[in-house]
Amino acid sequence: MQDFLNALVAELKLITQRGKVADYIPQLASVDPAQFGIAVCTPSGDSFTAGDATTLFSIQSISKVFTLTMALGKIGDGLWQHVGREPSGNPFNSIVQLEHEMGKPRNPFINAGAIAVVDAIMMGHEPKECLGEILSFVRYLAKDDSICFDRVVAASEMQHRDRNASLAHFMKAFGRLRHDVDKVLGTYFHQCAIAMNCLQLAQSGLFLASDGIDKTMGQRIVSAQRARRINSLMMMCGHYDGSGEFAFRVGLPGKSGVGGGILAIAPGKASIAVWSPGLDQQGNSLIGTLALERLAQFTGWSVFGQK
Ligand SMILES: NC(=O)CC[C@H](N)C(=O)O
Repeated sequence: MQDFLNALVAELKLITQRGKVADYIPQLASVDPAQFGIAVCTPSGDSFTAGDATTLFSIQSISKVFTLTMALGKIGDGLWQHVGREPSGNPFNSIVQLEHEMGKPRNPFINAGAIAVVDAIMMGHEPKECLGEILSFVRYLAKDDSICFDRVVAASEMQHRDRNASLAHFMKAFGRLRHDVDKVLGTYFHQCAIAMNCLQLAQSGLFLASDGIDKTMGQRIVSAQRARRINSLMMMCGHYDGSGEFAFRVGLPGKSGVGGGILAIAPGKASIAVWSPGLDQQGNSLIGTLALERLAQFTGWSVFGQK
């Protein structure tokens, strides 16, 4: 595995078409697109890294996997009254379906859905308390207390919040949000602004790779059924309107973020994180997807069949 990852990093370095770095806030626009990192962690405790695997980046929408897990823990299947579980086939920040579907977001991974999930886990608490809980959960999963929010990224998202604010107000108009819109958005932007590296991220996904148990900690995080369901949502919805393409090419549950990271789960085999900041047209990491495609070919880990 280590030899494969080293060769992969060398190969990917040569590619000049690296996609377009997210530019809706200056903090993301200034990240160097030449970077690439990968970490592969196995349930038995092995971890392999290559490239810029210990460089911090903004996990953005990958955080939606962690808040979904928390929300299911808090309110169980009641969550599905607030958010659906169908792929949207639309961009991550699209508003169109909300009007026809009574303000109920298609799934927890598009922006509207993640905003509804945050509203569901706030349960009357202030953003600060809710954010403390989110950060503790991520630190626990990653086994790393150094993980923090990038406050500059969060503040900048708040400043440029028009699009997400539209989604939130629209849902509120349908009676879908219980809390103050700016408080929900402030919480959502901070969760997206968690800074992590590939190794920390791959560690955090281990429970999804072994039926809800993080074997390296000897802890059950969620039931086997819940882990399976979270993986299915990642497969169907984790890459927005690029989810079909990701399933076709990689064949693993995955969740992307506009910071260029992707968390992918090979059930029973490994939790994998890749990061390269250049994005494709759907806002998913271009080189990161290619790396996962190569890894899936090399290992035969696609859930749809080997080799
Ligand atoms: N796709 C993403 O990573 C989007 C997250 C970003 N914070 C937003 O709300 O627009």
